[in-house]
Amino acid sequence: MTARPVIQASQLDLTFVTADGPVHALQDVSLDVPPGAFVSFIGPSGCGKTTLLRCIAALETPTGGKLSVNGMTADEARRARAYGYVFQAAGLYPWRTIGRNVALPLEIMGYSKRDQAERVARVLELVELAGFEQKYPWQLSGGMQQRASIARALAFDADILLMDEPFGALDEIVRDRLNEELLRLWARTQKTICFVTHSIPEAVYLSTHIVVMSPRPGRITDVIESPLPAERPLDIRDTPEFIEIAHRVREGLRAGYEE
Ligand SMILES: Nc1ncnc2c1ncn2[C@@H]1O[C@H](COP(=O)(O)OP(=O)(O)OP(=O)(O)O)[C@@H](O)[C@H]1O
Repeated sequence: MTARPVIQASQLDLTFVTADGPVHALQDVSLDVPPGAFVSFIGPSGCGKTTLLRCIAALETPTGGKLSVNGMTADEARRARAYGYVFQAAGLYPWRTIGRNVALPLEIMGYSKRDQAERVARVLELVELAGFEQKYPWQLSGGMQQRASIARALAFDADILLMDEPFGALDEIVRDRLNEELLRLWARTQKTICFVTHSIPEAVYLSTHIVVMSPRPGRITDVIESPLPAERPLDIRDTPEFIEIAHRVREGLRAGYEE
């Protein structure tokens, strides 16, 4: 028996109403995300990746179709704190220490000081930032700031992590290291991760499932289940299996353009 999908989208459609007329951002998007999957969304700029993630997070409301998150509506899931969200920019408050930034959602949710301290210590350890609790964001590198923002999304221990191009602004070496760390974190926590990226190697390296999207209106052109093993050293990127999946992603992206 296959486990019940954590996220289930069926024929989602979303049209934004703007002053310049309607913008058809998503069309007929159907997808099942199984528990514990690492799903990447890849596609050209403006194809609706962020919009789809924002629908899952109940930050946008689809104009058609059905969406369930943890068996609830997206809105119920948001209120039940079913997910943590990591944005493109780290978005840390400069006047708060790293520890206080990570504690912020816990503070808002009314956790006791003791619970806050325990959780902050645990998630900072998970993202390899133990010892940086008292530092301010400006004292950390860009990669470390992004790790702190991942820690903040992990603070209340949601089963789902939604990540919108979290490493897009980082240089390649730092990005490689964070990719490795994210895989380790995913293996340790067994969370379900939805990850938006522009990078084919990043999508192939990280994912159990790669969702290829077409230009506007955003549709799913291919869902590739990765045959790569869970244990992935960075040099797996040089193997024929990896190159073959990357090739299929590229073909899917190209097909989307040519339709
Ligand atoms: N609030 C909004 N109002 C009107 N149009 C919007 C809104 N949000 C997004 N769009 C439009 O919807 C389309 C999809 O945008 P979205 O940000 O989801 O794309 P994306 O694939 O994430 O792009 P990128 O890779 O550049 O971040 C774009 O044409 C965008 O201009």
